[in-house]
Amino acid sequence: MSNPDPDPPSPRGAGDTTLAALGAHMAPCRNTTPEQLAQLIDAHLGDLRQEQPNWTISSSKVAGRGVFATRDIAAGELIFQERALVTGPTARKGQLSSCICCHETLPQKGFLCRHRCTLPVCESCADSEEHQAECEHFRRWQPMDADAEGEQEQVNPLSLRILTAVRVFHLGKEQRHLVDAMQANAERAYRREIIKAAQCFRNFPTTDRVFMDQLFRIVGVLNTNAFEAPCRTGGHETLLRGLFPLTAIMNHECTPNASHYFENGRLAVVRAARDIPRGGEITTTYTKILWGNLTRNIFLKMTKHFACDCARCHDNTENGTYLSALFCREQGCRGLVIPVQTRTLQPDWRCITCENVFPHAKMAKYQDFALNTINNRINSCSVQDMIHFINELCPRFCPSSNYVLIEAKLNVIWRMTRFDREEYSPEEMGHMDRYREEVLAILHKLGAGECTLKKLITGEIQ
Ligand SMILES: C[S@@+](CC[C@H](N)C(=O)[O-])C[C@H]1O[C@@H](n2cnc3c(N)ncnc32)[C@H](O)[C@@H]1O
Repeated sequence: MSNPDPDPPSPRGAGDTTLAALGAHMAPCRNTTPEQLAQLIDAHLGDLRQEQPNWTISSSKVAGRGVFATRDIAAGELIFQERALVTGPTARKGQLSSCICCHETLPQKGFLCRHRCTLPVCESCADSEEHQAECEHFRRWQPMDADAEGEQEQVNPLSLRILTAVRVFHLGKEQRHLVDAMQANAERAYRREIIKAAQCFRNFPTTDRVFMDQLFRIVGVLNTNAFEAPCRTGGHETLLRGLFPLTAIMNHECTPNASHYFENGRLAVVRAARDIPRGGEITTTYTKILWGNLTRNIFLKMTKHFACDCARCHDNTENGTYLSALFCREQGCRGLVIPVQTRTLQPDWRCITCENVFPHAKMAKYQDFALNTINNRINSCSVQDMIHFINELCPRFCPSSNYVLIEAKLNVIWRMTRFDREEYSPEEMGHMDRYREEVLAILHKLGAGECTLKKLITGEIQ
């Protein structure tokens, strides 16, 4: 393999960490069997490996490989815990102001690495071993923004996004094999992501085919498998992009039988949400559990490239929750309108009261209106104003069962219990309790069991 770095500075860490040498670790094991994958996962789990795991990895009828129960598992039981194989910044708007190593909030000025790699890193992490190898790679690629100073200094989300992939190049041999054994959806958008990142550097090794192929695959693995894991540091919360291979092997179900959550962005905890019989596939959800059928399916199609075929996706009432329902547009009728066909992204909609049918384009406009109106309020209103808006104004244009309104109620619960620690009146507390009961009733109807959302809103997990 050709060396993308003709004159690399000698690495400060252990061993040869040039990308060429690191690339040699990338074993061609893309058709890994479930057994080989299980062995790699076993090594990755380290001290978190259980003596007699209640799970195993096998071929799945749903898709590729999946995780299965080796014995009956009771609701609430721990299935496994795993540490992240690699983490990095999500590089999303609103997530750019924390250190890429310790995740502490950075100062307003002078937050880019003093070694001029252009990554946002705090004073103490700039010289850490953790940051060293990536710092050298970024500098070798010669970031365009390296000379910016003072007011000009800003985080570049495009180059920041590629950092997690760069960190994969620095993993050990077995860990690299594990990454290579994971599914990578080949999406054109991922190539665009790499091209945009490459344009942030003067010397990105774009002519090195082997390196570029590996990078494309790693970016595919990350986009197919990585989670956004919340991490709390010094009173603020950052979302990390984390690769948790075993958690990622679980296939998706819209109301899954397992729940996962993260502890400080680095540890995934997976528990049974419902009883799982021996031999049953253990599933998780890739979407928000309270999104309506259509929203979940658009999201899955766009981000994970598949159409879900689970029982919930075949039921246009969604177990009687009517999460997608909108108001009927027929004069004098205030009935609920729901999609007629399931598993299509452009269904007709029918009123369950007057039975009038509406084209998708028309109903999609009303859904977008509700979404935008409610989201604008969420982003700009106090908790008190939000409660007034939900109780008095929303019922005029949005059925109380619609997922957007449910999300607004969740937002109020969130802010009142986690973020805005001010005093609330008994009346406001009463509204929040009512919203919480409503959400719990929907989760119950969906058969969500001991899901993460239930645990979060009842304070069982923080
Ligand atoms: C994180 S991977 C899951 C593990 C994967 N089955 C494997 O063998 O590595 C996510 C990919 O699995 C597939 N997948 C997961 N759940 C699915 C489902 N319910 N229906 C169809 N495909 C699914 C899709 O291709 C999706 O992009």
